[in-house]
Amino acid sequence: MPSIANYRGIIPAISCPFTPDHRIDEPALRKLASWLAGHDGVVAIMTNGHTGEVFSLTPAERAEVTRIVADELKGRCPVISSIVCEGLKDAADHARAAVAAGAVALDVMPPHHWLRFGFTSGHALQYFEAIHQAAPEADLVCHVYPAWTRASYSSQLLADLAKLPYLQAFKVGQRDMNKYARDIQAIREADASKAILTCHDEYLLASMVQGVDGALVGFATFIPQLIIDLWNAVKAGDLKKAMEVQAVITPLKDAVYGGGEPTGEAHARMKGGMYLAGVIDDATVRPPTEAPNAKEMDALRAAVKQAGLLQR
Ligand SMILES: N[C@@H](CC=O)C(=O)O
Repeated sequence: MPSIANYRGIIPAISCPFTPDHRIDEPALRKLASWLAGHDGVVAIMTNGHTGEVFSLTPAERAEVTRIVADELKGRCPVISSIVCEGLKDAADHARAAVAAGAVALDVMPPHHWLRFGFTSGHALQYFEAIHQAAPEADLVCHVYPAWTRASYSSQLLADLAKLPYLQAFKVGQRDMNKYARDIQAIREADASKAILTCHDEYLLASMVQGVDGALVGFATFIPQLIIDLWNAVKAGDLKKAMEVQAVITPLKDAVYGGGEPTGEAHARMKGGMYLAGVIDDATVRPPTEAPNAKEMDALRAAVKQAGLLQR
């Protein structure tokens, strides 16, 4: 029995508001979580993603972010926490801490050393199994990295992962459309009940029309309603409407992602956009990530304004 009944829809990877002196801003995080969960079409919230600046948070802070969001949303919206670790024991500790903090599912990012040294399918299967053994009550979500990284999963490995009873969803970000299509097919053939969620923040419409079940993206912490509208249009097969919504999203996407992929600075720009849209009151990011410069803020302001979202 999955720990989350419905993965099909939009799952924002929540941003982590900080105070001006770089502490987790609990009231702001609660407010953001509540606002996101209040959108019809948001089916869960994910903490500790890249958008949540997980790379700047200590293990205790990661659990604290999850505790705050889960406590705020209890009974309203399930919380998934990302796990980004190196070894099996480390991952098991993080998994236990995330579940104790209130996460009911865990998004498993590949360990950093795989990016440097590569990995075998056996390593990956052991890694997922160790996390499952540490937190058997939690569903696992497989976070699929870009095809150009050394942590890219083969279609065969994705099919093997899809057969794991405790793995319920895939957050897929191959950024290679041939591999994306092949991987989706491989997962569907292995177990059609598993949810497939695009995480191509910068290719939302293009990746949504490939037969997926929704989106698990950081971009949805900023513009949840636009992404829900886009998804609803895609689900309804209304390409005209979908293209209209994407036309509003595209300037925002360019201002946030700079015509490229998500990066730490892109997440900082997203906080700048959220500030302009009145979603958060303080756009502080943790060093060494750098805040947007004046030119980037001007571009964000223009993009937020054309979307009709400008509040400041
Ligand atoms: N969606 C990204 C991470 C984001 O900020 C991914 O592809 O992993």
